[in-house]
Amino acid sequence: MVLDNLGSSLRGSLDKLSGKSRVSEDDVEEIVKEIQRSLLQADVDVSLVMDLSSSIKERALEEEPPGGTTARDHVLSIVYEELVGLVGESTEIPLENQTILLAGLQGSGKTTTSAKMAWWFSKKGLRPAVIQTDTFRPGAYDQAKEMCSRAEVDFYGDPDNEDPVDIARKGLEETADADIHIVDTAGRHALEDDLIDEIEEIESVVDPDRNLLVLDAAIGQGAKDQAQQFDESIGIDGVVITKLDGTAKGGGALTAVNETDSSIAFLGSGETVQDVERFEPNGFISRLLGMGDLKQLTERVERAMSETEEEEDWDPEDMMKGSFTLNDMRHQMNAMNKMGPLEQVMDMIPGFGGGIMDELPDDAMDVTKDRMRSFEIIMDSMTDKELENPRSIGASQIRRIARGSGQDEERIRELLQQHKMMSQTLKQFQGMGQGGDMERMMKKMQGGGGGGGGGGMGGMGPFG
Ligand SMILES: Nc1nc2c(ncn2[C@@H]2O[C@H](COP(=O)(O)OP(=O)(O)OP(=O)(O)O)[C@@H](O)[C@H]2O)c(=O)[nH]1
Repeated sequence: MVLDNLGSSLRGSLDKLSGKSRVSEDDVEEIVKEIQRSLLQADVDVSLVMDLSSSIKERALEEEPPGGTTARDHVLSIVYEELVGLVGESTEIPLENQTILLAGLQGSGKTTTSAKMAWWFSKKGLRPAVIQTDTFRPGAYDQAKEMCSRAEVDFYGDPDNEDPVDIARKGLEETADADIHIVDTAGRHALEDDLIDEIEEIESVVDPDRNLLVLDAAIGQGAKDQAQQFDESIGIDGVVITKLDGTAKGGGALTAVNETDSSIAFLGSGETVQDVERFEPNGFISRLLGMGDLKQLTERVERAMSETEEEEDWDPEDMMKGSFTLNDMRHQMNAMNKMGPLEQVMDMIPGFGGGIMDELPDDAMDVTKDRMRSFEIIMDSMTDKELENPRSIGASQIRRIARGSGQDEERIRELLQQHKMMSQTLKQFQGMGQGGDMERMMKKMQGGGGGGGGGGMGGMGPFG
């Protein structure tokens, strides 16, 4: 994740302000140094860093903290606002008919991004189609086709046609039924005239509503030249930053945004079609600073829940009304698995973001995943009656289940204990009205506070 270290190092210096009602110049100096160090390490352009530091310094010393605000929260909110300003607004992408052209160098992640974006649009209820015009890289056609089939979206490409412009033209005709057309183009190792010529020709045939530049997060300041040249040739409306899972950088992309006077549209953070999210400046910076991102989390939870409902014929509303069975717990675990890698999900939970994750031992997530896997194996060895009524499980049943599942008896008791905790937590939510109101549930988990909450989640998920 970009600026991964920023959250934890900043929290360290902000914590020193605890209990103070005013900040001194030295305090601000220290905080600004931390921010500068993190931003420069993440390849953010020096002049951007300097501008940001001076406004933080000025505001922290000159602005009066609103009544009742501690010095720590005051400075934190200034840093937050300034960082949100630094990353800028999200590129406007209306949910309506449109054509999007992807540009970028070889390996930046265009093909992967085209399928990811198509998947994202399809989850918004639109019908996207990917048109693959990359005739330069031999594997591009198969890769795009396979990813689109995994994303369950329309695809057009022609491995026997060597003319990308002709493919683009035919692709638009063949996929005329789609609402969204995403046109993937070829890359080159470096910016070359023939790449620019090709993309200009495609752009004139396709007449896109938006041109997005796809950039590898690790690119650094090389992004500047690329962004300039693509902008001069076709005009860049937004940037997609990919491979955020593999680097602590990403600052180069901010330079590109600055250079083209554009904004960030999407973020890619993995190799599967679901590893994509719309860029939301507030949520992004909240997550960075370890304050969670409720909006993304709510979206993911709702999507995973509705997929689980559909596939498993399960209605979470029943769970909110009646008793919480082991079957419900299993459905909930399946829904959690659908939410994506646990690390990413945890990052979005207020109080679990950045810093706390850094402090967990490296294998903490593996332990949690192993635990969830063993819970599933254990549940497979239970009878329907036991799954519906866990209270009927006594010592002799535990012995039988342990033998059947090849798991320790202790693990089974752990599972029952976890179920009991989740069931108690749920009872609290049942008093809050109808189920499905995720936002309210999340707020409750947040504990109503700004950043530190997080306490309630321990009971809700099989985190241990
Ligand atoms: N870890 C990770 N890998 C990614 C991400 N996006 C793309 N990749 C990988 O990066 C490599 C290059 O991605 P492609 O989508 O093929 O890149 P491209 O820009 O289409 O490349 P050309 O067609 O050659 O121009 C592939 O191995 C992808 O799996 C991401 O967000 N995270």
